[in-house]
Amino acid sequence: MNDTDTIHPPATDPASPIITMDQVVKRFGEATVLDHLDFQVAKGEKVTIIGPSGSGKSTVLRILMTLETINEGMIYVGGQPLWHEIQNGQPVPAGEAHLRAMRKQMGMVFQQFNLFPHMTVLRNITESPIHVLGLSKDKATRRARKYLELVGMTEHAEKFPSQLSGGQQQRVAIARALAMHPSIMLFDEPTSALDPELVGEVLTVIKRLSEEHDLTMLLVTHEMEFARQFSDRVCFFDKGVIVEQGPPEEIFTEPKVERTREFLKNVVPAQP
Ligand SMILES: Nc1ncnc2c1ncn2[C@@H]1O[C@H](COP(=O)(O)OP(=O)(O)OP(=O)(O)O)[C@@H](O)[C@H]1O
Repeated sequence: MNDTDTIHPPATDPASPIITMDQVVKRFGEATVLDHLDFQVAKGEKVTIIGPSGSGKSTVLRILMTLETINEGMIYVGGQPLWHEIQNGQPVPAGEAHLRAMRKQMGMVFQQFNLFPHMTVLRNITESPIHVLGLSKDKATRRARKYLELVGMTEHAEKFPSQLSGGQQQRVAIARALAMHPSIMLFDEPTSALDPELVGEVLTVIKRLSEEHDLTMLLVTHEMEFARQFSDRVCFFDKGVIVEQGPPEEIFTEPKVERTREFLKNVVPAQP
């Protein structure tokens, strides 16, 4: 059933999912990119999304970040409808103020870092905490330095993005997202634009975050070995639905569905 007419917000007890996608449909023109997708993520869970090119992986993250709209279905983040507001008990399309408030719960790291080129590293990180969260310059700077330390970039605070390697820029982008204190971090192929020798430093930071912080993390990646180490759950997407999901040891060693096996055969090197 498509649930746009009635609404059943999930209970807000801690055990309920922090993200619920309920029968979500996303179309670009004639193409159906998400096809009645059901997807839930528990608070604190580390979930990796894998799948062939064009299967809708990035679209899921972009919809959660409110960068793309949905055509049908309901999404709840932290128990609140993401794309809808409730009026007279009915869901209606959300206004900009609601979307802005919901967006604050999430931080996103993109393939192409997306740092502001004309700002120093420090200003890249303090900008939103000052202008969106209303922090004082001092407080935002202290917060920025804390996250720069976490990503190992303290000594680069006064540099501009063009003076940094891709791996360093991506670590700054992670610090920038964290400085907004999101409860959910979305990583969209964070290493795929990097030279191979720079991938490790970014994955190390993401791994450390996953181990030391109580964040809910969603990662789209083609780095299967990393997915194996990082994830509580791996979801294999194909043609806009989850074909198979489970703990990494299950998905990578004994996938049950033929399409998952075919995909993994082509992307995971055979074990010696
Ligand atoms: N803004 C857009 N306008 C039109 N089509 C789009 C748009 N964004 C994505 N698509 C199409 O939607 C489909 C899913 O895209 P998406 O980026 O989610 O795939 P993906 O699984 O992340 O792929 P990849 O691994 O190649 O990044 C693709 O066919 C893509 O061409």
